[in-house]
Amino acid sequence: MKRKIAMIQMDVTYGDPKVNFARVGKWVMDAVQSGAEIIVLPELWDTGYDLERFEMLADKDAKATIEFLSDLAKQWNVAIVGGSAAEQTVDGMKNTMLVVDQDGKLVHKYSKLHLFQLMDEHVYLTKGEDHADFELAGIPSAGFICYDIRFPEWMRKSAVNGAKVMYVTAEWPKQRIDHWRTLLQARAIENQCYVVACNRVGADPNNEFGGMSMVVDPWGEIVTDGGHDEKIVLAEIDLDKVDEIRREIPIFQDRQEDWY
Ligand SMILES: NC(=O)CCC(=O)C(=O)O
Repeated sequence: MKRKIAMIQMDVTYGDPKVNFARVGKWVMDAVQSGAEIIVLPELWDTGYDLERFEMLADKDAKATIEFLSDLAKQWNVAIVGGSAAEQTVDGMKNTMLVVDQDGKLVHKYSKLHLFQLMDEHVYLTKGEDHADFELAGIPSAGFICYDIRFPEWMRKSAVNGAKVMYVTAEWPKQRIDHWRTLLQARAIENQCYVVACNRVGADPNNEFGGMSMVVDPWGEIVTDGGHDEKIVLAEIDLDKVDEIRREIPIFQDRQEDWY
């Protein structure tokens, strides 16, 4: 089974959801016209890291954002891993991934579990309490948000649950882009799955972001990378490759669960 994926490696206008919604609408149309069946957006594509103004900017229960993504998915008959958006909940502000299928149905909602202190998330945000797993376009999948990739035990859990594709959405700064590449390759190799990772470009008042959105195959090879410019990054994934590699080196059979 093969699928064509587009990662929208976009710049995000700081603290201006209206502008960002309009731009995402246009990017999705362009990605569909390039043949994409699944589209992936970056982290906090609606507001950026404007955390001080989150209470004013964040969407209540992500309702308007879900409706927007769902309408786009239906209009273009495309599945969307909607990066993450600023969500206002009864428990506080959250950084929330939203996934809709090609019929516009919300199939997954996941609020970031590991809050990144270096960018003050622990001051302004509440961590999520969701699992990471879902099925999209017929593929067992899982979704993670940026700093999550530094927690191999969290991603391993999804691999053990059967995920064959791991989506990562990010606002990862340029200064640590080597960590980004290495961690993504490691997560793909150790879990023998595709890693589809979308990072933003551009800058906000505190950081410059590094792009390098990429698809890594289950052997750890980078299938495509987006460099540092704003663009749609296209790739094809082949799920048979996951099964082949899991047969060749059967790590999921060889795990010694009694020991860890
Ligand atoms: N937005 C994030 O979670 C950034 C994570 C990051 O930069 C890191 O080094 O980890």
